[in-house]
Amino acid sequence: MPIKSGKEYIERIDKQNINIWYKGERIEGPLSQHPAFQGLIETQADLYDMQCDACYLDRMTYPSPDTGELVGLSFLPPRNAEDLQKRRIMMELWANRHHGFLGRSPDYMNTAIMALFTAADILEEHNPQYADNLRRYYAYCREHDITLSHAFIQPYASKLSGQNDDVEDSIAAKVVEINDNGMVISGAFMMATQGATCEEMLVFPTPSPTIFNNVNPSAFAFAVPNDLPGMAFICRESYGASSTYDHPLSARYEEMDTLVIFDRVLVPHDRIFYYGDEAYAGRLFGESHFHTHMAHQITTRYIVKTEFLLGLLESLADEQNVGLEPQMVLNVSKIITFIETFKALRLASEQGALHDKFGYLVPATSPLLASSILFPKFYPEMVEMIQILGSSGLIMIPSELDFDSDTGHYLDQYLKGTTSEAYDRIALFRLAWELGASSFGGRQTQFERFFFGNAHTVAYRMYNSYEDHEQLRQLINDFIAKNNSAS
Ligand SMILES: Cc1cc2nc3c(=O)[nH]c(=O)nc-3n(C[C@H](O)[C@H](O)[C@H](O)COP(=O)(O)OP(=O)(O)OC[C@H]3O[C@@H](n4cnc5c(N)ncnc54)[C@H](O)[C@@H]3O)c2cc1C
Repeated sequence: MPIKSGKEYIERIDKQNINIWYKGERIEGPLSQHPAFQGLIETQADLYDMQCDACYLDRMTYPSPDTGELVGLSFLPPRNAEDLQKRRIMMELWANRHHGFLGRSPDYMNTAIMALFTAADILEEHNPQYADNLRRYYAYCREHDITLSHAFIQPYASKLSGQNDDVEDSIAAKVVEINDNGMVISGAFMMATQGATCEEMLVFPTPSPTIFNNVNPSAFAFAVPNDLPGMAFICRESYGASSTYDHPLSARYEEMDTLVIFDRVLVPHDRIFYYGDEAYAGRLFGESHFHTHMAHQITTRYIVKTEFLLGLLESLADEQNVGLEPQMVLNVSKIITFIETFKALRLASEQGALHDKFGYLVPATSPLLASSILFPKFYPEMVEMIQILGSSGLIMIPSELDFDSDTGHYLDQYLKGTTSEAYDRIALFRLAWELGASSFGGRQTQFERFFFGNAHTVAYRMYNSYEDHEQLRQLINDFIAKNNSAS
């Protein structure tokens, strides 16, 4: 079966000969056994197992158009309203399983490659081989259930150099050589979330405006396996942990972020999606409605995560015995309003869906971009509600080992709640701490703020895609003209 099981996922990750560095040392041995990755890999494996589970198959898979075998529904390019609805149900299943904490559950990148595939035709005029490469690569990912990450953003020094230095001196990611076997890439990418726990990486940087002649060497997109010679992954410090009592979130959802180095990496010709003409960077994103398809998945995750936060806030309020205090009712109502807003935006996007020029059904863009503007503002607000309600309880949270120790009876006695046992109460507060006051929680907040671009980029995306600017200006002109003619 082309969909893969959790076991197959782990086997493939462990088999990679990945050049990955953690705290100054190269990681040797299976990644699934390493404490920084173990919890996440088990969580991802569980997601793949869910996709294979007989009771989910009809909602998470569809027959491959090539072989008739079952492939992941997240690869399905929507042609009609039914497809769009199926996609939403599938995305809800994934998100409910991880409660919205995984930015890179498999449906995220599967949606990304699906979206790009829908616009492969535009590459025909650039180079028919590239169009073919993109179509084949999409089919390859679908038929093998490939786990993908992506690297789009470059470090500050690379961006600066791309703007200021000439081609030869620039350290921005660029093609340094083209030969019979492919193109040779050098450069760095600031962030590939789950870079190491995926099989392949989609690389699609914003081309730098370096001075160039006919061919811009910084304009390219490609996908490669993670273990090509010349690739290196440098990890940040891990927030991972093994005890799900002590670290209920990071023991499961710690998605390692990696700095990815390409040091003269040979990208085979059949993995190049475009090269040289920076116009295709914008066109591929724009004409594939990349951000819209992605935001359909993201908004679904937002809803699920916001529901989790609401449940947590209300459980904390019960523990603090303040559930019906006016401030709590205000906060809870506000989060309900967030949930209803995201649901309404998603519904509006589905009901306003239109066919693109290639015949695919694309959700309406503005409601989904609105959600991607709102959530980065709402999320820290919700986290702050949890921090304030949790107060000192977010800090004094003994560990599982403390409960097992000779001092455990003190904890049982003094840390109990009105009706709850201390062990259960602390479990709840540990969850609130992970979200509100831990390194893991801080990273989650930063992720929600930035992963879809900085606030300015996201605002321009909305501004540029909105179609009624002129019409509304005209409305004002007409209104004023009417006033003037009346006076
Ligand atoms: C946890 C996490 C995971 C991520 N995972 C991935 C990943 O897997 N793959 C990937 O490709 N990327 C990933 N990213 C990168 C993410 O896409 C970028 O952080 C985002 O696009 C912003 O880019 P930047 O970090 O370079 O910041 P910049 O764009 O350089 O912005 C820095 C600051 O300057 C401000 N700023 C920028 N322009 C202006 C302006 N014109 N006027 C005023 N202020 C401005 C921004 O708002 C921001 O506050 C991740 C980021 C985070 C935080």
